[in-house]
Amino acid sequence: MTLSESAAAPVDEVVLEAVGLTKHFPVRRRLRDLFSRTPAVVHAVDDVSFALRRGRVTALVGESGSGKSTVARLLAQIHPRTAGDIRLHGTSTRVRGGRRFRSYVRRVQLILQDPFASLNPVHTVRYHLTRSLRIHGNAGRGAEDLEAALGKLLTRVSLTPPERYLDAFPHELSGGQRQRVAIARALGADPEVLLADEPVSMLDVSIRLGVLNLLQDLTQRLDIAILYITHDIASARYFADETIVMYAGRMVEGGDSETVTQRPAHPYTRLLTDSAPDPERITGDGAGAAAGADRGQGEPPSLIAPPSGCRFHPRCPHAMRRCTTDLPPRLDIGDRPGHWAACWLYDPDTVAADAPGSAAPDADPTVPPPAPAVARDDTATPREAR
Ligand SMILES: Nc1ncnc2c1ncn2[C@@H]1O[C@H](COP(=O)(O)OP(=O)(O)OP(=O)(O)O)[C@@H](O)[C@H]1O
Repeated sequence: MTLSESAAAPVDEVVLEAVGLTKHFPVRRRLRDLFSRTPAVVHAVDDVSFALRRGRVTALVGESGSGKSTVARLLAQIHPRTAGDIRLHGTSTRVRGGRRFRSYVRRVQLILQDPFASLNPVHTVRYHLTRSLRIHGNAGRGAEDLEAALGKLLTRVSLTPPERYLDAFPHELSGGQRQRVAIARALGADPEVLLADEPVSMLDVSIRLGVLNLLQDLTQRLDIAILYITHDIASARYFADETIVMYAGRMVEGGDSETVTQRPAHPYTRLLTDSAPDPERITGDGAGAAAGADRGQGEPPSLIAPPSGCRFHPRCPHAMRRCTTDLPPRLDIGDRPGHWAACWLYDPDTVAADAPGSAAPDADPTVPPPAPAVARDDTATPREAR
């Protein structure tokens, strides 16, 4: 059993990378579609790229249906990808079961939202953890090694003394304790990456913080890279080093968590932050005039026929003609290193050619556009971030 508190590997080293990751799910055809040349697909994830680093938490934030769980399942190699690449320590990986899949899973573990569903109710904590340790070759040589490894796992997730929990069944534990067992089971593989898909959303608000603190502690002590998937952008600020925002299958904004959550640049991120009030937030648009009305409303689009151009344009109060036709690239915002948004508002030429809001669904000339980030730092010029 290793669970090593690694000292040798450099912090910030990229462990796992998504490169142009794309997933289209086929849609069952209806009779009238049979003669169509292009089969219908759900554009669940399109061109998603980011890196998970040792000892760091990256949050993937977005509304329900934005593609977050699909990204996690692609990275866990549960779904085959349609296009793009997954690189583990720089090496392209595609595994479909068998020994190579087991070896991948040993390094990249997925934690699901519902710990009750992921733990078999007829088996004890001891069974679940022993199985994980054995499958991943971390159970040691004999009964004593195994007992020590079990104790270490439970201590690692603060379920102490271990003997109190080892022979308990899942229904005898609270939701938070069950999620800790699920995390301990993932740690039984001694992984380098944890993909945590909404790990606290099914838990009582009062115990969420404890589980998030535990995950944060693991990144620091074990140098694990964590992908934290959530629809709660406020928790990303607290918990993640970096935050990436997804809308309708595409990444729309990214940067360090403090900046993305406190100075959101993309109108969609602003919509998200408005629905998760945070008294400390600096709005970045002067007096915060027309907050709410100026953020965009409506429903996410169909992913079978997603909107052309920027997928957010049908909801965006600042949409310009170009937003309806051209996909915006990642543009540097210029307020903090690494802060970008895929939004034409940050391209001075586009804004000069067409007034923000001119192609908005219910264009309201009284609603001011968001202050472009360049106004916060005159020395910076937006430029393509990739
Ligand atoms: N196996 C599948 N077959 C067809 N479509 C799918 C499949 N899995 C996901 N989708 C679709 O892909 C899109 C993205 O779903 P996904 O679950 O990744 O979003 P999400 O952001 O994780 O949402 P939630 O927070 O509700 O889980 C949705 O439109 C969903 O209906």
